[in-house]
Amino acid sequence: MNVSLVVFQGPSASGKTTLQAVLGLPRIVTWTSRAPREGEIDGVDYHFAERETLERMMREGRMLETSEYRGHLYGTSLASIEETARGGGLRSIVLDPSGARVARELLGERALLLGVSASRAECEARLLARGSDAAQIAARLAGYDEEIAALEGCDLIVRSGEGGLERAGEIVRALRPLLGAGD
Ligand SMILES: Nc1nc2c(ncn2[C@@H]2O[C@H](COP(=O)(O)OP(=O)(O)O)[C@@H](O)[C@H]2O)c(=O)[nH]1
Ligand SMILES: Nc1ncnc2c1ncn2[C@@H]1O[C@H](COP(=O)(O)OP(=O)(O)O)[C@@H](O)[C@H]1O
Repeated sequence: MNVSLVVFQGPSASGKTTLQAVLGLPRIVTWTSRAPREGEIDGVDYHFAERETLERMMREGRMLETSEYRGHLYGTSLASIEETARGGGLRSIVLDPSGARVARELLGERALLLGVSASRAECEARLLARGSDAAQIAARLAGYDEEIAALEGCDLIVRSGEGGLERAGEIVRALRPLLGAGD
């Protein structure tokens, strides 16, 4: 397989970010207009910015793609992609289904679309543990069915169910030698 980008996709709190860390590739840091959660670091988890900043970047042609998700703007900048170019080419990113489609269009089979799935109840419990309030949980889970249906477009779906994090991690780690050098 000659893969240059692994795209993690799945419902909120399914475990995308956790499994991305397990895979351990250089991560493309994307932009968001949402506020940082406790423990999230600007420039590491996301580039956090005002919506106006992101809209200006779009107008100036500095965004590869953008997406509206639950009232906030998210996007991948051309600079974010260049930042990780030093990593030998092979890298990973977390995107919603629309972003994943762009990756597929641009890279074809060099994008490996990796879906992460968990039950609604599991996602809900994790959102609760993450400190989300009832309104935030409802907003995040409103798209659950659609996000599960969108996993259909992935190359591979890994289930990250309760107590199954180690197993899901093993499966993701096992992919590493199959990915090729990328370019
Ligand atoms: N299209 C696109 N989606 C993104 C980007 N960055 C993050 N996302 C997606 O935005 C959604 C919301 O992310 P986030 O606020 O971190 O919430 P979480 O999924 O609940 O952890 C997720 O589906 C991410 O995959 C981006 O640059 N482009
Ligand atoms: N299989 C799992 N079992 C239990 N907890 C998990 C599992 N996968 C992820 N988590 C926890 O759930 C929360 C959400 O995971 P995260 O990777 O941030 O999800 P996402 O990036 O999809 O929103 C985190 O606190 C993480 O530690």
